[in-house]
Amino acid sequence: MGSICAGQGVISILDHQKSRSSMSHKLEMDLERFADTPLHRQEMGSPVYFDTRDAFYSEYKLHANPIGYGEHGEVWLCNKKQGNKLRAVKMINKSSLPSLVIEDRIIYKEIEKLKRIKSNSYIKFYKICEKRNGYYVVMEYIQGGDLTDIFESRKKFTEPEAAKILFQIILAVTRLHQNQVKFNHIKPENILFSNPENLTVKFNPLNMLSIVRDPPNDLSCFSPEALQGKLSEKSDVWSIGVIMFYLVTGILPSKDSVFLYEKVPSKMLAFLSQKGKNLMDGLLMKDPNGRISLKDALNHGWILAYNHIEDLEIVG
Ligand SMILES: Nc1ncnc2c1ncn2[C@@H]1O[C@H](COP(=O)(O)OP(=O)(O)OP(=O)(O)O)[C@@H](O)[C@H]1O
Repeated sequence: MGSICAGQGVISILDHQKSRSSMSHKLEMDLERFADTPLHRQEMGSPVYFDTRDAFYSEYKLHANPIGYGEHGEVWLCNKKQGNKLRAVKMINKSSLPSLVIEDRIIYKEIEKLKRIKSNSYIKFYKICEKRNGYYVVMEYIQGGDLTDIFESRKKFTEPEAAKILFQIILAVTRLHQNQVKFNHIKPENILFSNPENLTVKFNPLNMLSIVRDPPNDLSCFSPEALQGKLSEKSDVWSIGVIMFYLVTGILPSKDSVFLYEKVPSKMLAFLSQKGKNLMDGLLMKDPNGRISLKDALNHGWILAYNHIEDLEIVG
């Protein structure tokens, strides 16, 4: 097994890849490229590096049952043996991914790209282990559940609560866009509560970018133009609009088709303040060209009414 020392990490190259010489050459080129990136330095106290399945099991102990299920695999709890720290691990089935994603090792590149973004709004990644038919992505465990879990114990959020959550979401997605990353699959399951009491949320950005099926099986937050293959940053704005709708009404649109906001009876939103309705109309404008920008959404009166500029420190 070959290894390249890079920064503080040691990169292991899987045996099975040795047999595929062109792949192996490409892999080495990729690893050389990564050697100069922050991926192999300790950032925010969380080293990330590539490893094997065996390394995963020697370093972590899996709990008995999965805690979550997705289209691409299951999420399990595990303990890092050293220090007994609780972590979550997403076990991604390679068979659920397009073959190009695997051949081009896109998951490594995308996580590396995310690591460059300085923000506490995203779940930290600790390690990616690869086996013949899957990846183990070890990440920070977020205890408070996702947005759908929260709705098991409440009907909806008040406007101040919703504005606080939405503000964090808009800010986090703005940071992604500033780093040339489109979130692309914003959905309630990817919004996790790190502190449900003060409504602090974090994103699981694993579900974004090209590792996910396009279009996804779940269309509830998918924009009309994205469904036609015209994906842009404004598609994320639409998804944020659906999340706003969900927060204030407690109703999540069907997964089977894109949300027909124009068909929502006005009496369903009669309780919403004028400013709230105005922002929702802007986020859920069907024509992406007319849709509000994230910058204007951040500065919208409804958001500003319930958030303080100091909050930028908390969520950033
Ligand atoms: N880091 C984490 N900490 C705590 N819970 C998590 C974490 N990551 C995911 N979960 C839980 O596991 C569930 C499934 O997560 P997963 O990432 O598989 O969702 P998904 O978006 O449906 O995935 P997929 O892209 O495979 O369809 C989430 O809804 C969440 O409740």
